[in-house]
Amino acid sequence: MITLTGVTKTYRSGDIETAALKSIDLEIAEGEFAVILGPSGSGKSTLLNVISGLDTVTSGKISFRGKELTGLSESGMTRFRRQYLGFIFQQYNLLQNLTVYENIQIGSDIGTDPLDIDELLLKIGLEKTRNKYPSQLSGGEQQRVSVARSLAKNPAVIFCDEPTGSLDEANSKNVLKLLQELNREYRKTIVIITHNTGISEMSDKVIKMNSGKIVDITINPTKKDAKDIHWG
Ligand SMILES: Nc1ncnc2c1ncn2[C@@H]1O[C@H](COP(=O)(O)OP(=O)(O)OP(=O)(O)O)[C@@H](O)[C@H]1O
Repeated sequence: MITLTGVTKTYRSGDIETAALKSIDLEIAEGEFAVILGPSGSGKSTLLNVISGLDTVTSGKISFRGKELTGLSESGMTRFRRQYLGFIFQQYNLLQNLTVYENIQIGSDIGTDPLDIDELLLKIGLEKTRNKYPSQLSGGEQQRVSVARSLAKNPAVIFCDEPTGSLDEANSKNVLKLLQELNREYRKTIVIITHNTGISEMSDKVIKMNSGKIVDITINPTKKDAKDIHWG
């Protein structure tokens, strides 16, 4: 579904060059649950940024469902992102003066084939909070709302950058369970960037990065349910 061939990214500021990605080859399959692990500075966020067109590559090619993305104009890339990609970050980024329902509605408004918001509220188990404001919810609940918001426009792929970074184990597992259900029931492709090795146990593919390179890719023969993963 997503194919990277010889992708490099070098940041330049003045005389200083940082090779953040060094000739990356990678395939993410349709419907796959993939996790990208690696120490701080290994290039995980840069990889996510170039795949999603938030940043450009220095060289190499990225294609999505056979169509080359590298080379698209900025507006072409924005259209691609809007149509196919959802994002979840460590910060929930909810709008504080909008209700839960309205926050999710922002996501569905930008989609061409959005999902039903009431159905999504049921799915995330927060139907009773539809008229509450983010400050009236726990961190875990807010993150589930941000998952629903990113899903509302019905994207093919959901990218998550440390989605459980601000949460305790119980709340993290609730968010991960939700992502697992979206993967299983809606066939969404999920790519999670994390430091948390426990998340590998529920993934199809575990991609390890170090110093701008992919150093290991493991395919899991069996996957655990989110609630059963080891929490270090
Ligand atoms: N905008 C930028 N300008 C210059 N260098 C950058 C920029 N963004 C990232 N880098 C450098 O590129 C390398 C990879 O950074 P990146 O943020 O992708 O790592 P990461 O694995 O996501 O780290 P973390 O887990 O801490 O978020 C690092 O050496 C970083 O300092």
